[in-house]
Amino acid sequence: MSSDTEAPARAAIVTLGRALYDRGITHGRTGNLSVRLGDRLLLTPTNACLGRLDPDRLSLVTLEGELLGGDPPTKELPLHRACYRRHTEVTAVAHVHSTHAVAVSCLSGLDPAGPLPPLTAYYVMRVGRMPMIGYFPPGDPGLADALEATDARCALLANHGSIAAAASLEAAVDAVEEIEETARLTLLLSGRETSALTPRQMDLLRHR
Ligand SMILES: O=C(CO)COP(=O)(O)O
Ligand SMILES: [Zn+2]
Repeated sequence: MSSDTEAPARAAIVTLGRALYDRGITHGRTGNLSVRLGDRLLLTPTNACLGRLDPDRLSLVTLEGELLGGDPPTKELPLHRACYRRHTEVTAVAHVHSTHAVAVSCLSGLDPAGPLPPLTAYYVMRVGRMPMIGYFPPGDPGLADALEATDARCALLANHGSIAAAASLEAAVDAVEEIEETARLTLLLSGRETSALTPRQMDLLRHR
């Protein structure tokens, strides 16, 4: 893949990583981003702070995960690779530890098929269906296997965070932000009578 697409992808990872970090969507040295460039993946390095990424030190790997350049990749490389294997149309993946999404992911008794209610149109439009994946330690290959077994592009990871795969890095970042906002609304509304969108209202949003 030519540097025509690689340089903008490096810049987008740095800019969106900083935006996520500055707004508290992921903290410390948590979360990771990736972009697929043809037959290679560009990822954030392991133990990197998303707020302070160096474009020249991002990890470039083959689709099989072999390091071609930059620092060693995120330990969630298997999770990112699972997204690209499962969804061939996907070109970017965002994973974050946003506070309210993590809080919801720690609740017991959640519906594994849909741990968050479809409260708003933007949740339905940007996230759509989002199952819950059981707990695995960060970087555990079992997490990637469990994700690959679902056909959803987004997932809530128990006691951990969220992940979204999309057709662009902007869309993947939009999705993890919507997951965070809907988790926040869900917690704000807990204990109150709430109306989520109906199946018919959700159907009407399908092509927006
Ligand atoms: O979010 C993380 C693990 O789940 C952060 O790990 P990395 O620093 O290896 O990307
Ligand atoms: Zn994580």
